[in-house]
Amino acid sequence: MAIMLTAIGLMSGTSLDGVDVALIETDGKQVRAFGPSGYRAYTDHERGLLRQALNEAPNLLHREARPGILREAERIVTLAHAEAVAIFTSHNRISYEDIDIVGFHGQTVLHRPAEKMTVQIGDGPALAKAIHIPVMHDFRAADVDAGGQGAPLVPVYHRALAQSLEREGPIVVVNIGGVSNITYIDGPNTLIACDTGPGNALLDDHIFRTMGQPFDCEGRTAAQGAVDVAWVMRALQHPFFALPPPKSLDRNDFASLKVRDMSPADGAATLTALTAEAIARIVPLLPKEPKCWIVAGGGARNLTMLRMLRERLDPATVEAADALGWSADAIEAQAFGFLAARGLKGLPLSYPATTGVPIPMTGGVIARP
Ligand SMILES: Nc1ncnc2c1ncn2[C@@H]1O[C@H](COP(=O)(O)OP(=O)(O)OP(=O)(O)O)[C@@H](O)[C@H]1O
Ligand SMILES: CC(=O)N[C@H]1[C@@H]2OC[C@@H](O2)[C@@H](O)[C@@H]1O[C@H](C)C(=O)O
Repeated sequence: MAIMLTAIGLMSGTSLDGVDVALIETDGKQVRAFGPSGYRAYTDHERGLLRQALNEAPNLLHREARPGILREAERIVTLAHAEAVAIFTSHNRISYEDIDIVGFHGQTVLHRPAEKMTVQIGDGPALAKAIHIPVMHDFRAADVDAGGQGAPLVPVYHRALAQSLEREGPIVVVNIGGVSNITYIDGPNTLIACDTGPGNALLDDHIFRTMGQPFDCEGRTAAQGAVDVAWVMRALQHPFFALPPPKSLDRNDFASLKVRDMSPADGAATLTALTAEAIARIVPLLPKEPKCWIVAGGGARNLTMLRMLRERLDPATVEAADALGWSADAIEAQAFGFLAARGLKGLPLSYPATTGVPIPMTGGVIARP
């Protein structure tokens, strides 16, 4: 019997909303138990700092450099994660001695795999010292160094979850966060993955600009609007959408797509349709047509998004992850706990068909308190 580890995963995603925390028990291959999950929102001040860091990161010449605002942003990210762990462990009465490893993704501020640049801010050694637990961090660097995309990394976790699912394959798990990514699973030996295009980031920005709200709650605004089909078709002419997997994106790769002259509702409907259509466009690039789709990430709460996906993926089934007993919100944090356990055991985090890395690749850097 492989040694079980108790792992906490920490994820700060492209939406810049906050830190997701989750506990799992795993041997790095299977999940024995799901523990509690939690969330520590960024304050407006912290989020403002992160936005500035995202704007400055494209000027970085070295991935370790932290000039200007990036140093302060990294400090704030590390503190927010330390606080997230402290609140989570005290709220759930968990002692730090009971945790074997923490998987700390950090905050991506730049992702340009072709230039071997992927930068997640967050200080692993400082976090390990603050929480008195070993921390695995810098998960994407080894993959990118070896010529991979460095993302997505959650596919090995999706595969572990799918093992116990009674669904006819091929199965696709689609994560709709700021950016969308898919994992295609067909039996034990086929795992393919990639980013598909925008998730909620463009929609969030549009809703914030036109309505002053952080996101389109349950897709209610989009439900009242009309899709500008010609706009969606034009946007989909971007060469990224025709590329086969593996492929990955930076949060701001599609930031130039604007729906400025549309009403709030029409803009929301159009951007929601773009995300759904971009996800559906991956189907002809996969070996077989998927039979079953599982939707995770915050986008799984957007009912207009789910409807638009169902319309485009029919006759395949489309289910929200929560409906299967998975946690749409905690899945990425769980995944980084799982990846930390795999990293500790030297198991691969990525494969040629998930990130384009030449050979299966382990990763993560360990920092001890
Ligand atoms: N109730 C809701 N209704 C509609 N959309 C929602 C709801 N709750 C969250 N979302 C959407 O989900 C987003 C957050 O998703 P998630 O936490 O999966 O993103 P992330 O992890 O930051 O991103 P990524 O996976 O790209 O790193 C929000 O910005 C919002 O657009
Ligand atoms: C570079 C980076 O941080 N990419 C994120 C982002 O958010 C979603 C998508 O783009 C995915 O590729 C990845 O995150 C998930 C957790 C992953 O690596 O699987």
